[in-house]
Amino acid sequence: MELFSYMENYDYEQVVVCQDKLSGLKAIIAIHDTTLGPALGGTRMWMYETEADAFEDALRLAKGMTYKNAAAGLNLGGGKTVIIGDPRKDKNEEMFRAFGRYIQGLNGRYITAEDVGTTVQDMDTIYEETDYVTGISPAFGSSGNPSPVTAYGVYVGMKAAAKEAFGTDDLAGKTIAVQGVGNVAYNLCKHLHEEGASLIVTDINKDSVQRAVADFNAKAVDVNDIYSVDCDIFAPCALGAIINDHTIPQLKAKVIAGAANNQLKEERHGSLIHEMGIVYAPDYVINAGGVINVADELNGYNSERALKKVEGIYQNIEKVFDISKRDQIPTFKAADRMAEERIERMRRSRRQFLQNGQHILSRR
Ligand SMILES: NC(=O)c1ccc[n+]([C@@H]2O[C@H](COP(=O)([O-])OP(=O)(O)OC[C@H]3O[C@@H](n4cnc5c(N)ncnc54)[C@H](O)[C@@H]3O)[C@@H](O)[C@H]2O)c1
Ligand SMILES: CC(C)C[C@H](N)C(=O)O
Repeated sequence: MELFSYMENYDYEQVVVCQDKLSGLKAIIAIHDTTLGPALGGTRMWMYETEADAFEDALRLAKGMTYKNAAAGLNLGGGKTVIIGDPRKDKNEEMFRAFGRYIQGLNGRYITAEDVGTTVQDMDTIYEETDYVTGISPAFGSSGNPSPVTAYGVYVGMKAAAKEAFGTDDLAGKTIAVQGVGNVAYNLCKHLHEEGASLIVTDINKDSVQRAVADFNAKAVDVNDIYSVDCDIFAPCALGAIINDHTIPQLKAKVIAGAANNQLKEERHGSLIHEMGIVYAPDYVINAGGVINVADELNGYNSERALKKVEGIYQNIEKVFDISKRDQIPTFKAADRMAEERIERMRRSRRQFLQNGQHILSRR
């Protein structure tokens, strides 16, 4: 990867590469855009095959956070970290403390939280070194694990997408295929089961599948079969790039609405599903519940206030569908337009000089 040309193409502000031999930390902090405020985005720990894969993931996810935070109406920019390693084997306390010191060194330009492979406990360890971390234990006055709130937001957004496709947002009797039943999707399945939906699930982790089968009477299928099952709604809740040339011809769902980040492998796949008449709830709009929840910590966390904001995902998804129809564009483009327009409006509204921090004449 030609790092500088990639950064220039997609207008990235900063990439910080962190190495700590003692703990084995190898982390990439990508800060995409801080027009709206400090970059807030989670830390992913994953076994990347190559360093280039890790850079690409960090950069793509950071840009996604810029759009997610902007579309959610948050006064936050976008960033993300990836730590290279196996979250089951390679974690240690020193690693997350070293990482916390790197975050502290950015002096508030980047604030972290959980993502795939990291936990509330990891955030608590980071908190030993820096205040610029959210999603730490509620005992510290924090919001804790964001996953159940992300799940609630996906549930609410899925209802808005169902209304668009089926004329009703009632999910009772609908068949929903869920890919990956981890932290977010388990909680999503709970809401869907309680509303009376039938669930088809898959996961590479057999225990997770068994739990969904036992708790929600879900039907289990092989990981490769989830795309082609007969269902009304497909909910991708594992990793990204799963809407692609190989999977699209298999889909029977009328709606795609799930938690995973970066669901479209390429933009053209978003256009393709739009042409096929599939209602796609753009990933970063529907899965913003977690970041809305952790962002509320910046005002002194209030769970009621945060959940109310998360419920706004229903209207936000409706807004995306309205822009899509108004401008005759696929929904993923409509979401980008909504986010970009807000960033641009805010950039312009900051033209006037405002004294921040040290007075300009203070050195006299
Ligand atoms: N946790 C959050 O609050 C949050 C917020 C926004 C977006 N997301 C996104 O939602 C997705 C899920 O997040 P999570 O926190 O639940 O992660 P998780 O690791 O708890 O769950 C992911 C699940 O997917 C499974 N999986 C991985 N590859 C698979 C495959 N090929 N087929 C089937 N299953 C597979 C894993 O075994 C795991 O159970 C991720 O893309 C994450 O970035 C999470
Ligand atoms: C800030 C976090 C809760 C980030 C979350 N992992 C997301 O992708 O939105």
